[in-house]
Amino acid sequence: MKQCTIAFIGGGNMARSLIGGLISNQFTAENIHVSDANTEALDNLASRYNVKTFTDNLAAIADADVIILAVKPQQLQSVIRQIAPAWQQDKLLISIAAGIRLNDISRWLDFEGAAIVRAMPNTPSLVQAGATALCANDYVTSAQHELAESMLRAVGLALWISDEKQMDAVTALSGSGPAYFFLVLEALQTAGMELGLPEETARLLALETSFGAAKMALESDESACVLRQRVTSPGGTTERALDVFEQGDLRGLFKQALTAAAQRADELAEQLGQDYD
Ligand SMILES: NC(=O)C1=CN([C@@H]2O[C@H](COP(=O)(O)OP(=O)(O)OC[C@H]3O[C@@H](n4cnc5c(N)ncnc54)[C@H](OP(=O)(O)O)[C@@H]3O)[C@@H](O)[C@H]2O)C=CC1
Ligand SMILES: O=C(O)[C@@H]1CCC=N1
Repeated sequence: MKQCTIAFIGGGNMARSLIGGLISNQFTAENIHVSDANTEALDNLASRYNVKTFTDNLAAIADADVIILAVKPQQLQSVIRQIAPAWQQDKLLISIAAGIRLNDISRWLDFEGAAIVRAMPNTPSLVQAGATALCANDYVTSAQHELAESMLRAVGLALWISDEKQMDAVTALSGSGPAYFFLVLEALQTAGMELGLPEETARLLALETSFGAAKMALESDESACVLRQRVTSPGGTTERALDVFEQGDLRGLFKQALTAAAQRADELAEQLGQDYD
């Protein structure tokens, strides 16, 4: 990846995952600036990753090529308005905030021709197993497209979407998605323990099973449906368990959950910004 200077505004959970993943993938720490209101978060990042830290957002972005906005959606407008007077044509702005749309970001930045990308990464970026979707406004050059993609590809899968409206679905699926799998892990471990397994045994079996299933699905030409059927012997144990999931409408629950997450992203955009033009 071309070494540019990246400034993160907001050094919380998601920024930490991206920074950790970039540094593990040979990105130079001194080319990473992080600015945050919380000095404890900054000290942790500096001692762990040796990145340059700032409490002044304008100082953090001064000589940065790419600025990644990693503050909560509710803080996005004030941060953008704060950095707007220092904006320069050759900088690339990447927002990872849930919901908030390119048009609103552009309006708040108020800089003719500003190159802006919306990205929705997820926390497994920390271990280079992230999944990110990106969309760009019309001012993003092909070099900036490549730069944004290569940065996010350094921490996992990076996919472009052409219709920004799909970003809320992406947020519901892969942005929030790691939490769903962590919930499943917790539930598997607890159920295993309730069936008599020691805690550590249940934890390890749940973890390796999840990892194995994902790795197998990734490496296989077969669909998840076919792979599931291969585990399910007629009249066997899996069939009984899957019947319980189907009776409890697990698929319907996932649909409701993702719909609720996507609606929340849309709500955030409505509350904090404006509608699509
Ligand atoms: N967490 C995740 O899995 C994902 C999150 N996102 C998006 O990433 C963004 C950040 O989320 P997350 O990392 O979880 O949130 P965090 O709250 O963990 O991180 C945000 C950080 O920004 C700091 N901050 C607040 N105001 C300012 C400011 N004016 N200038 C600089 N820093 C400031 C906060 O400090 P303080 O705590 O003191 O307010 C906090 O440390 C959100 O918009 C979210 O939608 C996207 C994909 C996945
Ligand atoms: O929960 C949230 O709002 C953020 C966005 C996607 C994951 N975390």
